[in-house]
Amino acid sequence: MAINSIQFTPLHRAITGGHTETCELLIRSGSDVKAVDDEDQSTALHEAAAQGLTGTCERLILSGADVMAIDTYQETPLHHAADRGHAGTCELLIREGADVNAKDQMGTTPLDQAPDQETRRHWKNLEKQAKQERSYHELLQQSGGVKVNRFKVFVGGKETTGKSTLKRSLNKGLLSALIQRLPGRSVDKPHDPTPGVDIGTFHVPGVGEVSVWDFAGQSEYAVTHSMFMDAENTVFIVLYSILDDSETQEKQVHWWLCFIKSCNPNRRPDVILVASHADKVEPTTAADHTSSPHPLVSSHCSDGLGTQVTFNIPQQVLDKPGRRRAARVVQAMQAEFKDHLRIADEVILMDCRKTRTLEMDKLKSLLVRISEALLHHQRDMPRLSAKIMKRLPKWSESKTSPKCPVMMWPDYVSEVKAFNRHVTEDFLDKSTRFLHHLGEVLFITPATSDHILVLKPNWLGTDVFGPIMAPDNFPISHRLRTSRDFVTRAEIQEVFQDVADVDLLITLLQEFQLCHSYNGREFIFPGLLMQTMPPDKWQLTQEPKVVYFGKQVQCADSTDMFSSGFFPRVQTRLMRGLENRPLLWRDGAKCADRNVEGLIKLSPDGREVNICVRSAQGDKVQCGKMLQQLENIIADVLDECSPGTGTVEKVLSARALKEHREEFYSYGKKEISKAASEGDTIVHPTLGFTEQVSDLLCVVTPLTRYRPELVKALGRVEPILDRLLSRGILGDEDRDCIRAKETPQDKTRELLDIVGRKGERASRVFKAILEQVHPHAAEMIKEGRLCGEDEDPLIKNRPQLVQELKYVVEPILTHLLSRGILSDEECDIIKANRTRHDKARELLDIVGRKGKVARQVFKEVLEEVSPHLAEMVA
Ligand SMILES: Nc1nc2c(ncn2[C@@H]2O[C@H](COP(=O)(O)OP(=O)(O)OP(=O)(O)O)[C@@H](O)[C@H]2O)c(=O)[nH]1
Repeated sequence: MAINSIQFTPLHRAITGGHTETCELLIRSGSDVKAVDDEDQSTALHEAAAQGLTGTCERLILSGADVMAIDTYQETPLHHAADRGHAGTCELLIREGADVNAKDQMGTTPLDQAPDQETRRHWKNLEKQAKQERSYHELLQQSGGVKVNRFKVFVGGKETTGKSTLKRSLNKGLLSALIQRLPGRSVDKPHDPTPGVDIGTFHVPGVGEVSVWDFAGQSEYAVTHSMFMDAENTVFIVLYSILDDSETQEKQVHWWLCFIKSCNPNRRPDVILVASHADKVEPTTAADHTSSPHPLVSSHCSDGLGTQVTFNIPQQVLDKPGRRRAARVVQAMQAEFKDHLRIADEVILMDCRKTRTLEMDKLKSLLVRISEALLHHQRDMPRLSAKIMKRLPKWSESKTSPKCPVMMWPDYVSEVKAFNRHVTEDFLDKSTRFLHHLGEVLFITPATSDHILVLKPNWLGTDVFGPIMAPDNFPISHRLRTSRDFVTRAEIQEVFQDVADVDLLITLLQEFQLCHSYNGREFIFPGLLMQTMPPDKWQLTQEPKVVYFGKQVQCADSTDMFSSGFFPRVQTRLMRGLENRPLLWRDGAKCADRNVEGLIKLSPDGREVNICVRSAQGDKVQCGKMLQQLENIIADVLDECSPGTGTVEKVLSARALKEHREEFYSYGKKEISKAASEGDTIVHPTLGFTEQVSDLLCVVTPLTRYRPELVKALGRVEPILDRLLSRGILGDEDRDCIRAKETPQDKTRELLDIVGRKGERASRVFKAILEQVHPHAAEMIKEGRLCGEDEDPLIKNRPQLVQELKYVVEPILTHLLSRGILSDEECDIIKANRTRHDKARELLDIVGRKGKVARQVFKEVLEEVSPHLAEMVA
């Protein structure tokens, strides 16, 4: 491979020069696509990703380029594309297997470089999908696949709508139907609420073998539903009672449809709407009753075993009262969810207690039709997964304790090895994950202990989550259910006395993020909290320097919702992730860290989360960090339990926050960028007041941090303006706005504001231009040198120090931590910076502020780690 004088391969040069045709030629003529340049070991794919050449990246990958190649800084091609904001290239690389969590030398991941939370969520979703696909194909390739007909029916709907009754009736055959028809036979059953999710696989006459999942209607249990609701080869039946008024019916059905959508991001599930209690509708009062004479008509149906049964069905049944209302529900929901769910046209209105009715037949034939279509497209199951699935019932009977169908990884491995001696743990891991994906088992992989396999998801849903969430069962029911109400280990033991291993249960509850413990003895279950946040918990402050910032995450449209497990999980994450213990309420959380307070509040309709931070000392940098941390937690939890929920990010009005208004007021991103391009002010559409855009955005960049110094140093802005125009960063309007300002200082302020608002790329180009036209000012924002501080070696030598320190921040932190100069928290703050340079800068800032002793120890540490740097800080 020819390496030219400046150490790049011809392929690198063709890409850097944007010569895609030459590039194609080189690839075709056999250039080594994996060759690295001598300068920083980057591959051609790194270069193409950095330039955003998606087509070239694709070509290189097809020719064998490694998407996970790392350069000297351990950056992958995805780091390069993400850093420069090339969205299309990032998506391609992720689909091709790039790791969004790969850490470069300084711990920065591509995900850290995503421009906003929506992109972060999108990338994570893409990666998850791509991983599943790759793993599936790997399994098929290695062990082959088999056809396994697995068809599931999930039944959802509000409490007492008849879900369990329908499940029972589906299960019954001809004999039950005949018994039901005997005079004096009651079909009524007392209501026995389903705790959690009740799963059973049985033969449905007329349909075949079906696994039916009955989801409890009570809201307490819905907290855990999202864990089970993402499913392949599944049809969802949503029940509602025809006795309810239209508004209630539509509201309830709508809730369940949003829930189904939120859990199934990459498919358009089949849904059947069923109205129950048809027998209770009053014919005379129903507006839609058809009053024609009703001759008897014959109907035939099969009992699933081939027997034809004939029923005489009065015409009036076909024109049943309530049918028109039921039809309206179907139509309204079809119209609203047309892009997300396949809602069947059939209007089904039935008495769920009856086994053999025309409506039941209609439902069954619909199930058959949908199942045939699903099974037709069903993918083969990897052979090992199929073999394991076949053995699950036997194992849960003979290999686990009767009340706890759970296997630990080593036992599971040895059972599998008993029939497949050569299986590797990695292969078994993937095969098991596939079964987890199908909902056949629950595969839990705790960070600090063995993997756990729940052989019967039913058990977890009904026997564990049910009693935990049931208000009457659980011992804390007599308490106030505030965030101070915890449950002790002994109390959990009491509820689950039959289950031998309570520690295992607690591990499972923690793994599913249902609870958190600070001491291992007392457990807080956010899903059990009853009290809403009192207004006095977030009070006005009279501090003159106080600053407020906030974000809002809203459901994107009426088909979106945050699934019921979302907020309790956010709260569990807050308890786990924050340094100081947060205060929790059913609809809110409050936290504090250093000189910043944070608040997360769910709106009363549960469709938006507001996140705000404030600092009485005006510490914007810490506000920014806390805001980011809280936003990340929310985005991560959304990914886990509401991956199909579309969201919109908004910015909260800082002035409304400062005034402590009862409601939250926000601005859309578009409004903000429009206002920003037209000047720095924005008028709130409902409140009517004006505020500065720069007061709303908690973005701390060198341009804002060193604004006064830059305004002093820059002088004439014209040469910079020209270059920014020619690079497309500024438009004519921006230029006119800047020129319209009277003084050179105001012109500079305007310029800095406009560039700052235009995002990272604009700031980068601005810095590059500054290096050409005003090297002194460029140095200032690059390395943070401030006027009048030239005597301090940490400032005087800051540019070189940052350049060199950036490679050794980690070992220096370890030394400074062990010698008590830095705390864990300070190390985390330094590590939380996005780029290597920023980490080095933060380190210098913190050490610089700590005084003589800290500087002396810093110098000693440098002598060990990098002696020539030590001279620079002397
Ligand atoms: N008359 C009549 N009663 C019904 C019908 N469907 C259900 N029921 C009765 O309504 C009550 C509640 O039914 P369930 O099937 O337990 O309700 P569910 O939807 O499973 O309720 P949860 O488990 O609490 O979510 C029972 O007493 C049933 O016998 C129906 O279509 N007609």
